[in-house]
Amino acid sequence: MKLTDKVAIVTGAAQGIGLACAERLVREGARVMLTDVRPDGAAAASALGDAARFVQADVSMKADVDALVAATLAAFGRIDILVNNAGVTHAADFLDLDEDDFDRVLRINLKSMFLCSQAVAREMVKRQDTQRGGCIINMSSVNAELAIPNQVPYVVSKGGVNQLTRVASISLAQYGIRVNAIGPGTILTELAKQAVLAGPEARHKILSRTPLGRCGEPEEIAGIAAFLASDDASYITGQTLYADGGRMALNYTVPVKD
Ligand SMILES: NC(=O)C1=CN([C@@H]2O[C@H](COP(=O)(O)OP(=O)(O)OC[C@H]3O[C@@H](n4cnc5c(N)ncnc54)[C@H](OP(=O)(O)O)[C@@H]3O)[C@@H](O)[C@H]2O)C=CC1
Ligand SMILES: C[C@H](O)[C@@H]1OC(=O)[C@H](O)[C@@H]1O
Repeated sequence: MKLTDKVAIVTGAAQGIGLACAERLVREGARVMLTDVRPDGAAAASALGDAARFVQADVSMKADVDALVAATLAAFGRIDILVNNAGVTHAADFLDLDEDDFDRVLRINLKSMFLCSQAVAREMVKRQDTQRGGCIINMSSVNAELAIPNQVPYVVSKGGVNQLTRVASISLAQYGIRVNAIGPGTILTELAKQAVLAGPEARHKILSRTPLGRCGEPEEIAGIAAFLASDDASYITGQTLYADGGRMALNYTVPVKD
């Protein structure tokens, strides 16, 4: 129970990695505000009991972010942890990609993390008690460094997430706010199933570049978020921690056990 008395916001928490993060933070003793553009996050929050609440929000819109922060302070009185997890992808060839689709993915995957980080950090800085400070965790990806031809805005957004993590960590260190990112490989969620696990060939292609020979589970990413949010990570800031089955360390293919 390393997060007793802490309060967290987790975005994109109705399913997938975000829901796993919310569940794990509650298990570690935190109270958690789950938020998602989908209303069905409310059921996820009620399943977690009194330690969890839900607010529907589009975190790419400042007004929604301001309302989310206000609702969290009203419900729990403080914010110690922010997990910027909400994200989408859009598949299109470079020459066919529509400007609006490019803008939408960047708005959701990158601008939302700036908006949420700024709004939450402002509240963290206001607190003058000994508990001052906090922790921001951004959900990046191996695709911050590994480009996929038909995932242009997704890849660009994740490269930006790594730099946002670095610049925010430098800007906020003086207030005791740590900012880190997690870079998952392919994790078994709806987003990955739609984007890269659509068929046996796609799965084979991913696994041929994954030394551990399997995709990851949302709970494996949630464990890293719980670590980065805890005092066990008190001297870590500005880092992107890849959890990818060895993919970023690999520069050749590996035999796939079918
Ligand atoms: N799964 C994977 O293999 C990997 C995922 N990641 C990253 O992890 C994060 C979570 O991914 P994953 O759990 O797989 O995705 P999911 O699609 O399973 O969950 C993401 C959630 O965020 C919601 N969401 C989308 N846009 C917004 C918004 N504007 N405001 C609030 N919520 C929103 C989604 O709603 P809706 O479904 O309606 O869009 C969805 O409920 C993303 O940032 C992704 O880029 C990184 C590496 C690998
Ligand atoms: C959309 C991607 O392909 C998906 O999300 C990631 O970041 C991983 O690379 C998954 O494969």
